[in-house]
Amino acid sequence: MAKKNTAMMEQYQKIKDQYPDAFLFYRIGDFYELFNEDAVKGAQLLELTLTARNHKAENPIPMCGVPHKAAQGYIDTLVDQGYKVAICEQVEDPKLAQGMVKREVIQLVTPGTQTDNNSETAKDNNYLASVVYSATLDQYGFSYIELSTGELKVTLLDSADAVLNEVINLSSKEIVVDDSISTNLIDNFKKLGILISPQNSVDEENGSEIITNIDNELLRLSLNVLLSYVAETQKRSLSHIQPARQYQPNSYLKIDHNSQYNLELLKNIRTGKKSGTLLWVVDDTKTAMGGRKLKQWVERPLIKQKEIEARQSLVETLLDNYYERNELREALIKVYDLERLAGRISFGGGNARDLIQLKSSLDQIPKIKHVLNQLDTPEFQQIYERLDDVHDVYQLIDEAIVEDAPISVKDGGIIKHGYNDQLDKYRDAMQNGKKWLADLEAKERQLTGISNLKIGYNRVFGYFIEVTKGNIAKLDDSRYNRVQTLTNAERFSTPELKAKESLILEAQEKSRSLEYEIFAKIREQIKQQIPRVQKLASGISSIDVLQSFATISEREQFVKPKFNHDKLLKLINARHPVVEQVMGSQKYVPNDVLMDAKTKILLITGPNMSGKSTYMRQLALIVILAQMGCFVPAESAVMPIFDQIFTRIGAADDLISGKSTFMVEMKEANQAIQNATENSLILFDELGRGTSTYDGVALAQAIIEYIHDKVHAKTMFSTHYHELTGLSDELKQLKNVHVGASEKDGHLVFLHKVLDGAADKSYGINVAQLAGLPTDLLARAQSVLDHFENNDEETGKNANLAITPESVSVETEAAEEQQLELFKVETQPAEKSNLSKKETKIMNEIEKTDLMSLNPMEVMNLVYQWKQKLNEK
Ligand SMILES: Nc1ncnc2c1ncn2[C@@H]1O[C@H](COP(=O)(O)OP(=O)(O)OP(=O)(O)O)[C@@H](O)[C@H]1O
Repeated sequence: MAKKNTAMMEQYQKIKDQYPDAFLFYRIGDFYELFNEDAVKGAQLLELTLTARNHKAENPIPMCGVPHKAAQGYIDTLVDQGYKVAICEQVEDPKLAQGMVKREVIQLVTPGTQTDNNSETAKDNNYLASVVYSATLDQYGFSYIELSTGELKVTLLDSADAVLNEVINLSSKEIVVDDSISTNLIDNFKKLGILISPQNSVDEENGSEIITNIDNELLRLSLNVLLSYVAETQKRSLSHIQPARQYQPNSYLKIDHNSQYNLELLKNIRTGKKSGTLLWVVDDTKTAMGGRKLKQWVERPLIKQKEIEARQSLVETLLDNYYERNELREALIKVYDLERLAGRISFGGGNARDLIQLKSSLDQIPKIKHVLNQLDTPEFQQIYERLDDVHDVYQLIDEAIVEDAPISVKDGGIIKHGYNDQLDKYRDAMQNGKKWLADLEAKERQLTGISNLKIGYNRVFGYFIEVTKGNIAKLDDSRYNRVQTLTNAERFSTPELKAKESLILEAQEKSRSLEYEIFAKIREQIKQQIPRVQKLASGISSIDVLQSFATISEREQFVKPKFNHDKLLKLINARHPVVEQVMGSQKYVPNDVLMDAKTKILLITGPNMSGKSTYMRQLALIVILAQMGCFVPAESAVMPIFDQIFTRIGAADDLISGKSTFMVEMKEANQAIQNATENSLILFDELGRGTSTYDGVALAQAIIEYIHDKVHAKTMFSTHYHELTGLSDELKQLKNVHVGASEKDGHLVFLHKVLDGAADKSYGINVAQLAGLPTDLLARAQSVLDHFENNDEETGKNANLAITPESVSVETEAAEEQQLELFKVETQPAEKSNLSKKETKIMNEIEKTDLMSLNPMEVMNLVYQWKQKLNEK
């Protein structure tokens, strides 16, 4: 026994040495076993019991195992946590093996190559990326593959930052690199939690036929590295991989990863989930592949007007044709994940149920085509004509495969009666044999007079006649050969039964293997047609996304935006699609965005919490929606097409470097002003607040001037620095707007309405009051504020920011009065001041009046009333 163990452990070690960075799942009988360090760590991660092999020996070998039937869940758990799993199978029949059973790793499952996804992740893509660098060209060749769908893309990138952006945008969990990649870039990947898989040997044969259309050497190298890794890890047919397609990151609206993160396009910052994101708002797709395509469209909005308008026009037709759209949606619900089915069938792992799913999906295509044909526009006619329903594959499956096929492909019960003559003959033989057995049972009962005599079957003894112990005496011994003795019964065979048995078993065996043969042939035939299925899948997923846009646009009352080349941005009553959803459309206050060709910068002031960031984010989301081809949440929308969006919104730290907020702010500001063009959109939310007031104001002003004079991008800049509002005198392309708020009975009321001009004050202390800070603390803040403001008036703006307790104490009493009035704690009599009661009252009224919300006539009336009051005796 010990010897066998040693031989086995030797074999184990040999294999393990080839996969040092993976958990080796080593197949023994019905289990996958893990040994040594794999076992110790695996037991912990998978919550398995750690045992030991040879536990009596001096150095027992740690071991744990999982049943092979339940292995998938365990493999997924490890891979989801960023580990690799090498699956090592017995590759010969143990019964026939001489010596150790031969074992080989048949697949290396890694985070980027995992394809058995459960339904929760069906709408996610899993991209395995690869990058190589050419020092001569100072360029990167970057490619990625989605193994379950066969999508393969490649591009050239100019900087390490651009590579990081792509990897983050794709949410890749794993990247294949060769030794041209610097440790710096590798470290950055690691910080993002991405698994690095080095691949330094390249076999150009791998997938050479799918990269024939790519002639750039760096691109080919990147693809070769990627495909060599895929070939080495997957060790199975990859015939479904689609020919590589070169893409240009700059043929899309560029949204860098921080902006994508901050704008919550795909993931909610707080929860990391889809809920509360732009994707969440526009996703009413009915198929998993539609869901994945939608995600790609959100990540990559278009920049060519023609392409955007082509999508818009399809959405409009679908929106206008309610019944057809509904029919389409009903058909789409019944379409399974064609892309992943195609992947499974190509991998050679597809079973009969996959084929049935493929068939019932294909069954929907004529219905979908019928609807498209009814949508009588040239665009839909074109789609209708181009959509190949792959009917031959449908027919083949329909003729051959039974509807309720089992999961196993080797146990028969898959092929329909009438499909293959030979198979039908075997099946008849089996059927006859079974009838013969039933007859035999009846005959034997009669002959022996034993009414509970029965004929049974087991794997070891084959068919047998079973008689309970009490009835044994009734048997004529000479006819029966005893084969097995049980506690209560004896089992016998007869030469006649043996002869029939071999006929039945032979027919059964032949039937099974013939069924498998036929099935494999059909699968192979379908495999040849996979590119057509993939093309169909792509068409269907686009239709699904477009119907989702139409459905959402109708439900949420979105309108079709119009594009112009005159840099005119005019959104009337626009809404933030996510905030509106969350708070309910009745409560949301719509706002206009008005920037003509000459307005480059909107300087937004207003109290905290009034809605400045919401207003800015709203614009970014509307731009993205519009350029995806979707309609937008507004009453009307006229807009230019933007080439890039830059944002500095929210307090999110840098995903990679963990730099301080201010550093990140400045880096992002720099990114924007260096790379933005006059066609870009820049959103800066309170830029400069991360440093001292003077520095902050100075930098903010300089950045605004720089954008105004040199960059010319459309820019929204929100700020609490009221000093900046004076810039509109100098900078002709800058316009002040503010988010309105007013005080009512000493309380702050947010209007959430964006109005022309600068805000009159900050209301910071009022917001603090709303947040529930203690009253005496608020009183103190008010007195400090008053001191600042008085100082400003006496000695010029912000002259003395250094405050000492002494310097404020002089003012405290008078200031307290003012604040107490503000917060409605009326304990101090107003007579203490030099003003009369009447005058104080009028003063308070003046203070509370929100000039911005009144028209000139109303102001006149008020002044008239005050004068009247003053003159009253
Ligand atoms: N147009 C709107 N209609 C209704 N509610 C809104 C609107 N805009 C914003 N809000 C509400 O006001 C809250 C604060 O908005 P937001 O964060 O945009 O304010 P802010 O002015 O940027 O604040 P701060 O200056 O403190 O960053 C939002 O969470 C939302 O609930």
